[in-house]
Amino acid sequence: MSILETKNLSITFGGHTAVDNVTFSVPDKEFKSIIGPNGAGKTTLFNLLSGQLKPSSGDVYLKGKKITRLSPTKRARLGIGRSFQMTNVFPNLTVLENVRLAVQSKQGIRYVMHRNINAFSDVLSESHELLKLVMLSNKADSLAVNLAHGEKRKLEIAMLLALDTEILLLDEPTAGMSLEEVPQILEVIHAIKSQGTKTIVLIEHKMDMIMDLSDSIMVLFNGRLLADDHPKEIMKNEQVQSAYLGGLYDEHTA
Ligand SMILES: Nc1ncnc2c1ncn2[C@@H]1O[C@H](COP(=O)(O)OP(=O)(O)OP(=O)(O)O)[C@@H](O)[C@H]1O
Repeated sequence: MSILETKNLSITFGGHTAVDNVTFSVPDKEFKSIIGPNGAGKTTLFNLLSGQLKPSSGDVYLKGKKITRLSPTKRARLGIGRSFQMTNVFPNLTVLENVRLAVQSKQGIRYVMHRNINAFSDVLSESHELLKLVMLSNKADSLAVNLAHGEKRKLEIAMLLALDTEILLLDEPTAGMSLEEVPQILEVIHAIKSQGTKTIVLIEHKMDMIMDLSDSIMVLFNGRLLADDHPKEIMKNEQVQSAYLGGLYDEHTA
């Protein structure tokens, strides 16, 4: 069964079609990656899935139900979680406090009627578990503002996981990281995948990085869906090769 789907999804900004008639579906619990050169429309497509943008035409479906016009908050409640950017993180609170707020916000949404005296310690232990999962326990008491770049991305992932949504949209989780930081984040993503409880859609520039992780890879080019297939097929795809190897791929951001 597909959990997330789009049909003929398009958005135009002042004459430029950033996402052009994209139809795809993500089966439940699948790991799908989206690749494509700069400006291909990857982030715009994410914004359409999460509700930050509304399409010019076409629709988005969650478990077969049309959600095209729903707000990001409503979509999060229904199960679509988008990776936090540092703009959503309180810089002068500690790492642990930030994660705790995210855990509490989920509980506020879902369990407001079931408060009990153990709620606080539950929240705290869940927050510690999440920090352990993203390998950030040693920074629990650091202010978020003082984290290194890679550590900030781990905090964002912990906060996304705290919301416990069925679908995780991860926008270039390794962007701007040092070579030493990338394997750690990959390990975190592997760990989340191997729990087998989430559907994951991930945007990535570095094709080699996501070959092993992905059940399928979608290639966007000039807003259009160029291919959507198993990683091995994508590697063999001539159109993809020429898009990537024909000088159109912006190496310096890879
Ligand atoms: N709000 C906006 N207003 C006008 N143009 C926009 C807007 N958002 C995106 N675009 C344009 O849409 C196109 C797709 O941008 P988008 O950021 O989705 O690409 P991307 O594949 O995520 O690129 P990158 O890998 O560089 O992040 C670009 O040409 C961009 O300039």
